[in-house]
Amino acid sequence: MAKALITGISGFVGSHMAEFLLKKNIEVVGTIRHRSRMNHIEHLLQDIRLIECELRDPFSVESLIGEEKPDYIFHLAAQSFVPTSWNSPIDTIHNNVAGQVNIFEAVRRFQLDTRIQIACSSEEYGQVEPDEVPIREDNPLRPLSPYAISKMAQDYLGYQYYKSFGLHVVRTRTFNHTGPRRGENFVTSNFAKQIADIEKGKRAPIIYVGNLEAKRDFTDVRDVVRAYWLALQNGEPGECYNIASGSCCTIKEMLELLLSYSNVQIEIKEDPTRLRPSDVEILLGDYSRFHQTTGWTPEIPFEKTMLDLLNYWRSFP
Ligand SMILES: Nc1nc2c(ncn2[C@@H]2O[C@H](COP(=O)(O)OP(=O)(O)O[C@H]3O[C@H](CO)[C@@H](O)[C@H](O)[C@@H]3O)[C@@H](O)[C@H]2O)c(=O)[nH]1
Repeated sequence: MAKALITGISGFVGSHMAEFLLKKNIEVVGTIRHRSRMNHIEHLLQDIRLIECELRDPFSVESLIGEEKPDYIFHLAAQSFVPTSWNSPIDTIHNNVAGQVNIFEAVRRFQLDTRIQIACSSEEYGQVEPDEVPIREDNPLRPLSPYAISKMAQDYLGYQYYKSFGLHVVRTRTFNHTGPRRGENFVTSNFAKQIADIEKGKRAPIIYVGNLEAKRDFTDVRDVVRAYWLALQNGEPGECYNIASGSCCTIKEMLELLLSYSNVQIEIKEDPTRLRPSDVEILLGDYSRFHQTTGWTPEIPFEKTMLDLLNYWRSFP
């Protein structure tokens, strides 16, 4: 039985990745930190093994990798919320970069042929010119946040460890993704939760928003974890791949879709604290390289993803 290690297994993508791998009969081991919340993986606890590991600590990571010797690593643990990276840039950079270097160093030290997927991001493209969409992998990277810088560093470290040491690293540059269990800070979940709370009478019928003009390319998380699996089956080591839907909408259009699922009358109000020092205007991905290599295409329509997300928040008391 093949063994997969998922870093950040208790997170949004990690929990969906675990579900996907279990269905494929893969043994699943995951890292958590002592203060990780377990609500996303409670239903899986019989079937997975959890190991407490601080990824920033090279010694913990070395003993984890040395003991487990996984066939696959899905490296999903990260500080993934863009605004947090402005409040505390060094924490984001340290967390995201050091954690990954420690994994690479441990795999190298034990001379494992582990296949490693690393979660890079479309945020790396940053400032995109109108004639550059849909964005291909060879587009210049013009990062607009410390988070984007941390992901560029992860991305290029993946390239470098492949070139220098032959590590089997596949770099997935994932565009926005959402679905049930998405953290409530992120825009899709934040709006869906506000609407669900209004429906329950828990708050006044006003939805607070930030920049509604930004355009984003959303893929369902369940399509994304299937892409990560295929990346390690058929992806070229050292290569980077866009994971995207190939279409985008404004945040306003996404909000209108959510509101169309609700019967309550809701006022929209801008909350200035939700605006960012610089916001990426448009992310629209060309995923043809990944499609040609793996045959992957997204399957779940955006309308279903957003309805599932709203129903997820409606399911809480
Ligand atoms: N979070 C949030 N964003 C808002 C809001 N109102 C408008 N927005 C806008 O909605 C867009 C999406 O914001 P997020 O959901 O926070 O995601 P992101 O910054 O695009 O980053 C996500 O996608 C990246 C891939 O492109 C991921 O790498 C990253 O981890 C994250 O999932 C941004 O343009 C943001 O300004 C709000 O109330 N809250």
